[in-house]
Amino acid sequence: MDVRFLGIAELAEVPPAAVVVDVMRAFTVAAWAFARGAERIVLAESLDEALALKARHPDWVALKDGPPAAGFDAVNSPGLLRSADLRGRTVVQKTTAGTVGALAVKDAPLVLCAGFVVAEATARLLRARGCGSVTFVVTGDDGRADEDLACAQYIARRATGAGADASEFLRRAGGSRAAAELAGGVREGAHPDDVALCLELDRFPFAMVAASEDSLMVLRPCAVPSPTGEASS
Ligand SMILES: O=C(O)[C@H](CS(=O)(=O)O)OP(=O)(O)O
Ligand SMILES: [Mg+2]
Repeated sequence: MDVRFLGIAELAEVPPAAVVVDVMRAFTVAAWAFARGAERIVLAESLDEALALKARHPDWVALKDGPPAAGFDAVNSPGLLRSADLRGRTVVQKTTAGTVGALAVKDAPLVLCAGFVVAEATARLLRARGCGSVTFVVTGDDGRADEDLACAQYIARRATGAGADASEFLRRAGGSRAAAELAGGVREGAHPDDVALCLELDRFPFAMVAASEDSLMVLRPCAVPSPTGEASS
């Protein structure tokens, strides 16, 4: 498997397969939304688009990063979302890095969104699909965010069958600037447990696949065959 790690601005061509990584916090939040029953997540291009979708579909749950804002129902925090009842709901998510990264590769034939909470399922899906070439989109800090790069490198190691001790990758993510900002209260719309929740390795058994549906980029959970051939969720 040929792997590359690129920031959003470095994406010059449509990759055959992309894994968009945002550990803190967009795709940890997305995974929690599915765990709490959300049916799908629409990745919005802008705050205005998120609000327009919400206006058109009042039953949808509009979620953004940063502080709570008028018109939005939730913020980009796993700690705050983990007690929400989202059964059957459509979530509309707009964040600074994660959703932007996913939309930047929307024309790719396969787009997975990932963080540590779905790392193994993501690696297994890449293996199951026989992906020969995978671009990891490191969404934070122009491709330099260490929590995202560490997670991307870990998934790549798992996907290629290389042995990987997760502890060093998790240690790097825990020492990242994003983790310090979240722990220090610099990032708004946060819960004290957010960093710990973002570092829960393989908390969920599903991968997350984004694809175009009716001109929207829609993220859905995807059960992944286990090594014995059984679906894991
Ligand atoms: O919510 C987050 O942690 C960030 C926003 S910021 O870096 O705090 O402004 O968004 P994400 O897209 O999840 O990295
Ligand atoms: Mg991030």
